[in-house]
Formats: sequence, structure tokens, C-alpha cells
Amino acid sequence: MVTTPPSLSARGLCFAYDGHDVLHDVGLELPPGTVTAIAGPNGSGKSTLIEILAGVRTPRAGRVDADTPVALVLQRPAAPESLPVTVHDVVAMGTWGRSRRRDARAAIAEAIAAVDLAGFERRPLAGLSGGQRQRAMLAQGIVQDARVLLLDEPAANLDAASRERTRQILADQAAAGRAVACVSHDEASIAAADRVVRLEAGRRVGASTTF
Ligand SMILES: Nc1ncnc2c1ncn2[C@@H]1O[C@H](COP(=O)(O)OP(=O)(O)OP(=O)(O)O)[C@@H](O)[C@H]1O
Repeated sequence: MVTTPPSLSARGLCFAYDGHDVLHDVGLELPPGTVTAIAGPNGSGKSTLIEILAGVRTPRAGRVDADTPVALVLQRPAAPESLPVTVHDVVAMGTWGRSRRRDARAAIAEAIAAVDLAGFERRPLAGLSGGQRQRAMLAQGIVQDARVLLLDEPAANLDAASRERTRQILADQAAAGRAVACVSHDEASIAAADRVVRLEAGRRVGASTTF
């Protein structure tokens, strides 16, 4: 049997804020074509773990290996609220650095369509619903040339239909061959995932604590 190598693997991750340990020897693998839910109680270290996997934070010990660039879906655009940043603007940011503008244009349109925001391109983010805003940020991740997609799902403010739509979009991204990992707070999202990484007090718990 041929086993596909993971798109990203992490081993022995430890992290501390101000000398206070919050992650202890955490390992995981994100295989291509799968959605992994990162689950656990408040404060168990889910966001910190995602940020380490994305390269935003450096672990005190351990390592992350990825065979591809990694896209981190932010919850808000990194721009002042006072600027009228549009759906097109935030998605286009995900193509910065690409040399071929025509490819970038097509990719932007495709990513916007993938999150059901075709027709909303010129809308400022401030004029969208919470669910639409989250999907615009998701499109910024989708448009990136990255085979790993990481998300820190907002805890509360989305209704069940919006969360369900996000789950479908993530499943579509996995079906297209990406490795997706999403911090998930609700049982429906956790149940729908292909794999679950569960944290408690900064440690992996459950059947397998490595993969
Ligand atoms: N910037 C920070 N400075 C100091 N401590 C922090 C910081 N961010 C998080 N922590 C602490 O690290 C621990 C893990 O936090 P983290 O946000 O990773 O957990 P989480 O599982 O994502 O929580 P939640 O579900 O509430 O979002 C918590 O004890 C938290 O208080």
C-alpha cells in the first residue's frame, strides 16, 4: 500500500507565554485531501498551535515541517477598520507576490466564487454580515498558492447555516487535494471533520496523540 506523505507534520511542539507553558510535546500530521478539526476547551492551546503551524509563532521546542507554503486564514483583514477595504481587496492580498497578473485575476474570481461572494467584489467588508466577512477572509486563504490551509474558526458569532457552509467549503478544498486544519468549537464541525486533534491543557489527548 502506498501511503501519501503528510503536507505538514509537527513533532514535540512546546510553547510558553512569559515563561508559562501552554503547549507540551504536541505532534500531528496534516495529510493532503483531509480536514482536521483542532478541538478542545477554551484555553487549551488551539490558537497557539495553529499559529505555530502557520509559522507566526516560534515553538520553544519541537519542529514543523511542510512540503508547501502554508496559508493562515485571518479573522479580520490586517487593515484599519476606517479604510473601505473591499472583498476584492482582501482576496487580492492573497495573490501578492505572484508575477503573472492575469493568473492572479482568474484565481481571485475563482476564490470569490468558491465562497459564494460573486457579485460582492466591490462591497466594503464593513457592509457584510459576519458570515460573509468570514468567507471573504477564507477566500484570501484559498487564493494563496498553498497546499495547507489553516483556520481559527470564530467561536460564537456565526449561525448554524453559516458554519455548515464553511464546513462544505473546507471539504471542497480538501477534495481538491489541500490539507485543511480548522480550530473547531462546535460538535457538528468536529463530527464532520476527517480527523480530530484534541487538546486539553496544552497536551494532545485521545486515541492517537501523534497523527
Ligand atoms: N498573548 C498571550 N499572552 C499570554 N498568554 C496567552 C496569550 N495568548 C494565549 N495565552 C494563554 O495561553 C493559553 C492557550 O491559549 P490559546 O488561545 O492558544 O487557547 P485556545 O484553546 O485557542 O482558547 P479559546 O478556545 O478560548 O480560543 C491560555 O491559557 C491563554 O490564556
